[in-house]
Amino acid sequence: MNIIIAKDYKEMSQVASQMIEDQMTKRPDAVLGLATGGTPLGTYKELINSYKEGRTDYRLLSTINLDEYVGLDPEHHQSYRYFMNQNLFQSINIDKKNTYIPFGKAEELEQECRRYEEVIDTIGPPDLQLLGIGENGHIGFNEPGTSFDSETHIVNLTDSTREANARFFESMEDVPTKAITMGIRSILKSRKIILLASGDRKADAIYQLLHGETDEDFPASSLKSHHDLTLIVDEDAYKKVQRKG
Ligand SMILES: O=P(O)(O)OC[C@H]1O[C@](O)(CO)[C@@H](O)[C@@H]1O
Repeated sequence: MNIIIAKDYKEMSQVASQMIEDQMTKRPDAVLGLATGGTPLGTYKELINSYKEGRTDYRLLSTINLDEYVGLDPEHHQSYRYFMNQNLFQSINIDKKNTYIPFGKAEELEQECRRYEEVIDTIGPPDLQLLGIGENGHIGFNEPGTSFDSETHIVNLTDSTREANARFFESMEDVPTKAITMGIRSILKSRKIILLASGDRKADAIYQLLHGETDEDFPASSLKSHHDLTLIVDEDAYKKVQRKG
């Protein structure tokens, strides 16, 4: 595992975006695994800037996102499809048909999960997968207790995850109770994984990732078995590790 400690959120975002640019330089038709949430937003801003400055070209790129809420259609402002369009895709020259996100309004959800796993196996696996981490160690929407053998599946969101995401919705009742997510095994198929963490809120999770057991109760610990994992954390997210050694 490589660990990069960035001064702050901005530097974390710049380092991550540079690694993505390096990947695209090596392989312009790369497949990127992308994440939503607040953490990668700065990285997406850096990627948009590099596109505007002519340093990146996304025409041949494909992207595969980790997850989507069940029941929200792609135009819903809190859907992850909408999030990705607003925060990245509409500002770069990517071909939208090469951007993959689970369809949260699918009538047959189990079938949608199987279709998505096939996408991962045929379009992907990602050359580089970007991940955030939940305060309870979730990755994608894989909550504590998820099997490390899981592939794309439907999850019941925990109250803590719904509460953490309620800030994006008008009220807690509007936060969906289910999501479709790539499983742990699906995520581990990626050739390279970058996990981002910023801020005090993530300090306990980063400490547990580095010093805790590998255990299904802490989904991010599954990443420790991956052969090419880089953590990019800012000083606030890393401070418990530094304090306790
Ligand atoms: O980046 P944030 O907003 O702290 O979220 C952390 C994680 O939680 C999720 O938003 C899901 O709740 C993930 O997509 C993300 O990686």
